[in-house]
Amino acid sequence: MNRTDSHSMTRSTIIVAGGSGSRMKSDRPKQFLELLGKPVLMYTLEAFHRFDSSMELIVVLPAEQIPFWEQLCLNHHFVLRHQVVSGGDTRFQSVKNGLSALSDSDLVAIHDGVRPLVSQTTINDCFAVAEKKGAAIPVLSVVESLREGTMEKSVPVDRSRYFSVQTPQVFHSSTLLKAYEQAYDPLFTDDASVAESAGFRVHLVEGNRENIKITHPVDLRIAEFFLSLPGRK
Ligand SMILES: Nc1ccn([C@@H]2O[C@H](COP(=O)(O)OP(=O)(O)OP(=O)(O)O)[C@@H](O)[C@H]2O)c(=O)n1
Ligand SMILES: C[C@](O)(CO)[C@H](O)COP(=O)(O)O
Repeated sequence: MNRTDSHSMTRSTIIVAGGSGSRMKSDRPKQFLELLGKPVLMYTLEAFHRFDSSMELIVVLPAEQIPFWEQLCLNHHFVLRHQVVSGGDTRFQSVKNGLSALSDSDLVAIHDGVRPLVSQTTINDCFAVAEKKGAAIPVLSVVESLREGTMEKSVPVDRSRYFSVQTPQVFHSSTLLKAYEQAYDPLFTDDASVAESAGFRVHLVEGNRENIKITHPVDLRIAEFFLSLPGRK
């Protein structure tokens, strides 16, 4: 599906894959692990290329892993055009490094390299709402009961007041560039929190449930299940 028809603004996507994947406990960072024989990060790049084949793609990687990624691309005959940038010690710094390579496009999406199952609808909706309103992020309602506190002492909370947050998070580029001029704060867990701290409003759109962030070993099996469904790979 190529959804390039109804937009007027130019678009870029920064895929952050500069993390070490400590919770996965694998030999290589999780973005390079294979799902049905192909590295996670390649699925993620393909999802954005499928959405808009003319869009600029910037991939942020741990500096020491860049030669490994280049070799993976050769081994897998992966020729999809993208620019590679070195990451930083935090996701915040990796996004900042990605933004420094941005061309003068109007809209920029930031997406986790370890969310290969993002749907075309989610990408489209985030770009469309950001184009109209300035910033958009995908969220889901919480399906489990929630408690607040510690293992020793906790209280139930009203889950209808909460959303879980996904990527891509899409912004007018000028907004996000301005927001990322701020000093790092450990409370910045995503790009929306950075933008809001700089005074910008962020709009919510419905995400897709399969758009999991591959974090623990079981997530690889879940992702392979979805990728093995007819029409997915
Ligand atoms: N310094 C960092 C840290 C994270 N990320 C990226 O941000 C996304 C979400 O982060 P997370 O899932 O926490 O990845 P890791 O930091 O690699 O994992 P962990 O927290 O288990 O170490 C991932 O695509 C990850 O590669 C990044 O680009 N640069
Ligand atoms: C950006 C993110 O994926 C939105 O849910 C999330 O905040 C990343 O968190 P992490 O601390 O890097 O796991």
